[in-house]
Amino acid sequence: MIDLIQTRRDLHQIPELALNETETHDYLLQVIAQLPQTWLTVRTIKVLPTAILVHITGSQPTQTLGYRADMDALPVDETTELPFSSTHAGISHACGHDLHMTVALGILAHFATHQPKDNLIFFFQPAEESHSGGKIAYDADVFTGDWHIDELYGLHDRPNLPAGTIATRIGTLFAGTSEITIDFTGRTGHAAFPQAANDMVVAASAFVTQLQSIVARNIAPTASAVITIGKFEAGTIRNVIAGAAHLEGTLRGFTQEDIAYLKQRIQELASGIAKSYNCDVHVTLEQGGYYPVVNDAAITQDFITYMQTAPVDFERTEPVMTGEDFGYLLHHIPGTMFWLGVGDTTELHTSTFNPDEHALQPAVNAMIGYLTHRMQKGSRS
Ligand SMILES: CC(=O)N[C@@H](CCC[C@H](N)C(=O)O)C(=O)O
Repeated sequence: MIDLIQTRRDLHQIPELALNETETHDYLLQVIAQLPQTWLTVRTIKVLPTAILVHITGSQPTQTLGYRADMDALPVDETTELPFSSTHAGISHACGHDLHMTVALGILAHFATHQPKDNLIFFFQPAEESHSGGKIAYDADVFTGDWHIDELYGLHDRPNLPAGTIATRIGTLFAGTSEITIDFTGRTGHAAFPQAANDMVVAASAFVTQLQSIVARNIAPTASAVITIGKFEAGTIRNVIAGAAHLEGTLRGFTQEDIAYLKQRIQELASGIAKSYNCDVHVTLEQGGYYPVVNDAAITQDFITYMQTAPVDFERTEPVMTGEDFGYLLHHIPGTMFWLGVGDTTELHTSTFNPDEHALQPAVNAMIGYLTHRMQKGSRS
């Protein structure tokens, strides 16, 4: 058994950005090394050096169940003032992946001491917030041969859902996303002589404002989409007109068709802005992006039925516009993603995000119970 709260706090103190999760990787390996190794095989992979895979060999295996936990943090400067706050300046676990890893370790620790009937694979996955670590691993054929997974599970923590409550739905849970970057090039000049310059603060601001009309006027009101520009950089000083602007954002929709249409309209608006403001506008659209998270109908129905009778609080939920590269994995491997309530705190991705640790033990217990039930039930039923 591991001390869930201490483990979560240790991980919370060492947040690292996507693909740089080296300290986290070493910490996880050290915790895993302290578990009984009888049925365990630990594997690292070249394509994703900070990832860790753990295989637990079942006693009478007829299938392999997978559990994934993401490892990366965000460039958000934590302001919780918790005694175990981030020790890495400007980076924090503002999305709660420290909890995700801790729950995975809790489940892993149980099955390392109680041999499961079927095989289990734990995937500690780097790069969920960007760079799609799940896709990198899947496309590199990591889940083949002995590492093939028949069904896959994973959670995301959710503020404003009571701590320890589990929530999910059949079908689409999270949106598909795509990152966008837009660079504007005009002409710098003196603040007093705008006629001799070409101000990219004005052009980029007009573009950001017009972007919102895409969601309002090009996507059906009965569907949903989001375009958010989270980063807007321009200029150097108050009295110099900015000759360039750089925007970074993300777009979201529930279907690949809506996402493709958002991309097309963004390109069209950018061409319009380039003409009206007589500047150069370069749009970079992420190819592929994150797939919507779509929960398998049969597996998720069984998950819901189990959770409704298990000693855990369960709620059905509606889809939301968060993204998750678990969507790519679920596109290839059937399974279920679910929310874990972490109580009354500020939203995900905020500097004051402070999830309730009372969520940890119920999540571990629920998943140990569910995976055991799934093994008794047999494959694909
Ligand atoms: C759960 C969560 O917050 N996930 C992130 C995933 C980011 C997806 C991608 N890099 C993008 O921003 O388009 C989210 O922001 O929803």
